[in-house]
Amino acid sequence: MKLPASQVAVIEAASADEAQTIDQLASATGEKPETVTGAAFDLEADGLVSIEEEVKESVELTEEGQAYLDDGLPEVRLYEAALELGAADEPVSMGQAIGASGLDGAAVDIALSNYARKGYGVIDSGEITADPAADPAADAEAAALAAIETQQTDAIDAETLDQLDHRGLVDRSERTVRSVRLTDDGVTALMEGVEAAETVDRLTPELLTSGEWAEVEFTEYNVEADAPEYGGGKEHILRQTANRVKDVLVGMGFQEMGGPHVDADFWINDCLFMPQDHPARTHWDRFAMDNPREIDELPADLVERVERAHREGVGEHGDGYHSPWDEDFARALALRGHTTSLSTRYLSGEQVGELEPPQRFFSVEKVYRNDTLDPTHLLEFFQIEGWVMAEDLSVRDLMGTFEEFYAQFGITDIEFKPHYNPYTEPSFELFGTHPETGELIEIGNSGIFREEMLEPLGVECDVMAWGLALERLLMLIYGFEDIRDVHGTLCDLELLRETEVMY
Ligand SMILES: N[C@@H](Cc1ccccc1)C(=O)O
Repeated sequence: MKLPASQVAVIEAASADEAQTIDQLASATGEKPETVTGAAFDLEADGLVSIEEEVKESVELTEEGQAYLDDGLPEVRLYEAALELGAADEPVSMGQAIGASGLDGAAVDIALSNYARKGYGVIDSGEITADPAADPAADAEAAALAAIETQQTDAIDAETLDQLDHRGLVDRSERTVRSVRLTDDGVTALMEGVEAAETVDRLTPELLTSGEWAEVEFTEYNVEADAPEYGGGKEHILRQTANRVKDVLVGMGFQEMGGPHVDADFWINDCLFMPQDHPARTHWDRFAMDNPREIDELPADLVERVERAHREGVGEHGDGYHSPWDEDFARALALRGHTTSLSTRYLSGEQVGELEPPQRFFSVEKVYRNDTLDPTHLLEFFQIEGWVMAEDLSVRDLMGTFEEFYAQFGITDIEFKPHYNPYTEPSFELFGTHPETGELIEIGNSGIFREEMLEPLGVECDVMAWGLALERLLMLIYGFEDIRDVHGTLCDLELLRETEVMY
């Protein structure tokens, strides 16, 4: 029987008595594991070998797990230090015990949260005891770390392994181990004799130039063979979603706005009838620029109208803030905290000239806020800004626009909550239900721009507007629970590689 060379190598190395793993066959034949797998599948298709599959779990120490294996688990180090200080007889100060243990930073919290759980002693009002009966040498987690290093994982009980996993000390993964055994037909074929057929598994420039390609026999592709995984580059899920949002809005008749990431407070806040003493305008919330500190150019007549609206209000019964208004303050440059700065630039005529209703504009751009990092907040995020300028707009138009927009992403249960913005009346926050946790999460803010904002900008009809968070939309579409998994230095590459794009 004639077979391709790799199949001959595998059939000759395989045995009828004892199944051999792909790795064993690879070292016996000197072929690559993926070549052996391919050959084995082909032989199986011809009935010459049988393949058994077994899913094996492999466990490896993480960096933290390795560190604890080398230096001892933090709770054990704390126990030993406490014991040394006499905490077996009477409670000692926790500060002292921690100092003596040499633990610092996060390791202290880790020691404390595992100490009592594992029966090393009691921690109460700043004091610690050490149970003399506790035995660190019998610590199941410590023993398991050592066993994992030497790959003797069979003896570790499931609960201990789960605990180590929960503590982030081990990485567990599953892989399919295939074993190959000769069938009766395989044995017969071997006895009758197999020899290597000349087959070619890749087309080379030499084969092409010599013309030999026309004569040779090519090996068949085996699409079921295991192959190494290559994590090729792909467009980030957040960028994909941003582009989808742009397509949807363009489809709804909107035009895209663009403008500076660093802008004058005038465009970011003053034009929005945001009083200069508003808490969002303090240095706590904004990222101010040092160099340059101020914008050079502001349209003088607009500055005057905006200042007047702040001081005196607008219209017959209007009333201003009666708070200080200072042009220097309005000139200060900062990273924009919302893209509503683009809306003020466009509505004022500054960016593309005077606009006649009806108009629809949007942007999907980054904004920057000095928030505390948590699962739903980053220092920067993408805002889906938008506005519609027309005669006689109502809240129905606003809500209808959102329903239409979110429905394009399969989200049909958005909820509205009355809200307050200095620049809109009425105002609404938008909420959506997280598909995994069932929690209502805030997804945006919106409203109808007030007279005090529109009049100085020279807009005489109605404008409804909004700022929606792209990352929150992503959470609703894909069920992400922590935006730090999606972007930033802590992002989960595996998740990003494996998330299927939904349309
Ligand atoms: N600027 C608001 C969003 C918004 C824009 C326009 C009108 C109303 C609200 C925010 O960042 O939350």
